[in-house]
Amino acid sequence: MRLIAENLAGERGGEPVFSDVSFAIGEGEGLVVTGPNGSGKSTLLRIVAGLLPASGGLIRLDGGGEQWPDIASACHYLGHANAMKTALSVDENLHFWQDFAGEPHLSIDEALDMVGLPQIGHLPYGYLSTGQKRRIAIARLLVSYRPVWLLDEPTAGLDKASEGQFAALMRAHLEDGGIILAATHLPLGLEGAKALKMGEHRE
Ligand SMILES: Nc1ncnc2c1ncn2[C@@H]1O[C@H](COP(=O)(O)OP(=O)(O)OP(=O)(O)O)[C@@H](O)[C@H]1O
Repeated sequence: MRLIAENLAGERGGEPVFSDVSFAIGEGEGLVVTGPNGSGKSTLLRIVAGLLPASGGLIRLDGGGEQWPDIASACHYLGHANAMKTALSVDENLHFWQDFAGEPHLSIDEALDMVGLPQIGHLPYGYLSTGQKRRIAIARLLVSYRPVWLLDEPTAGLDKASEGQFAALMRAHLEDGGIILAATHLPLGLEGAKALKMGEHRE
């Protein structure tokens, strides 16, 4: 399976943000996207996830077969927002996402263990700290199996220990044959990942 971009271009509000972005990411590979504020990292990830149309070029998943016919069905998208309901418990939120995404992988309890937050499943999500909320959003990646992880500043708000824990989860996903496309301002601990530098801030 390969995630392939060919001369991809993106725009926001009718203004071009980036153009001529090409890459190919195979199983077990990561691509780390860096660049200044406004250079289009989030726009790129949203286009790859299918949340925004590309203004030029192509993005596709090759070799996903019947199980993963397109990027939308094959990906987990972790954006800046955590996509959780504050009034629902942590368990309820993760059950919702597991039902929604299908392909159950880890149990809710196992996923909470993996992000270092056992025994908080009963709490309303809204009670959690910023870093704990991010860790629950990361647990969402584990409760359903999706081979492609699209991660937008995944470690924002995490402490050092949680950063290390998440780096280990990403490495395990790659060792499992997964694909990771991540935008970041912080080192992610993905040694050996390919790099893509987005351009300068648009005027
Ligand atoms: N909804 C929108 N309408 C118009 N312009 C937008 C919209 N969203 C983003 N932009 C513009 O698109 C450009 C790219 O934004 P984007 O969020 O992709 O950058 P980024 O590289 O992810 O930045 P950061 O490092 O700050 O997260 C910016 O100039 C931004 O102002």
